Amino acid sequence: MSIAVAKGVRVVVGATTVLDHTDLDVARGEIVALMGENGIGKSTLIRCLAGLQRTTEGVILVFGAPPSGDAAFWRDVGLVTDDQAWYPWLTVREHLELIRKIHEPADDPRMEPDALLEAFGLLDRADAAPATLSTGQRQRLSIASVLARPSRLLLLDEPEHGLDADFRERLAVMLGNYASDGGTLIMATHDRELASATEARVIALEAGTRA
Ligand SMILES: Nc1ncnc2c1ncn2[C@@H]1O[C@H](COP(=O)(O)OP(=O)(O)OP(=O)(O)O)[C@@H](O)[C@H]1O
Repeated sequence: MSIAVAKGVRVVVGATTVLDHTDLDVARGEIVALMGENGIGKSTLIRCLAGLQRTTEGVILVFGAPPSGDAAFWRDVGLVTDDQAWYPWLTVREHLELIRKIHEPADDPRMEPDALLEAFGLLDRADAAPATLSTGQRQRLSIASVLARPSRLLLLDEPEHGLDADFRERLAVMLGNYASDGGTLIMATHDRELASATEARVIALEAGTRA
């Protein structure tokens, strides 16, 4: 079954045609890397799949229906972009505990806050406020936060943003595990090594993409 489909998608923003005749069909358990030059429309396609960007023409289907944007949709979908919002009064650990609390019992011990802090190299920043983290540490927390709850589809916009080479290798393993556990992952990325380490199906976006 297709988890995410784009058919004949055209997005016009102002005077710019951002996407044109873009097609995509992603099956359950796939990892897809959307690649291509700056401004080609990778983030826009991710936003379309998340229901955050309206298409001018064409159809987007996620789990067989247009992305609804309601809570039930977001229960199944994890989105990571570079504009994550954090509660200023909660620490790094408390963010993960809050997510865990809502979704307990944990389906998987890897979702527990301590396991995530360890896996994401954030143990020594566990009591810090997210705003005081470095760019890469905040990116780690963003990704840890989507992996702290069950989901069926991850939409990641440049997950490598700010991450050092060692951690990108660890991330590739975690994303691979997500997919081998039955999750589906679509990421916009410039990182060829991440795409190759996750054995992603690479879709090179260009004007009029069919994949
Ligand atoms: N809100 C907006 N208003 C005007 N133009 C926009 C808007 N959002 C995106 N665009 C334009 O759409 C095009 C595609 O942008 P997008 O961010 O999707 O590209 P990208 O492939 O993700 O680029 P990058 O690799 O730089 O992240 C760009 O030309 C951008 O200027």
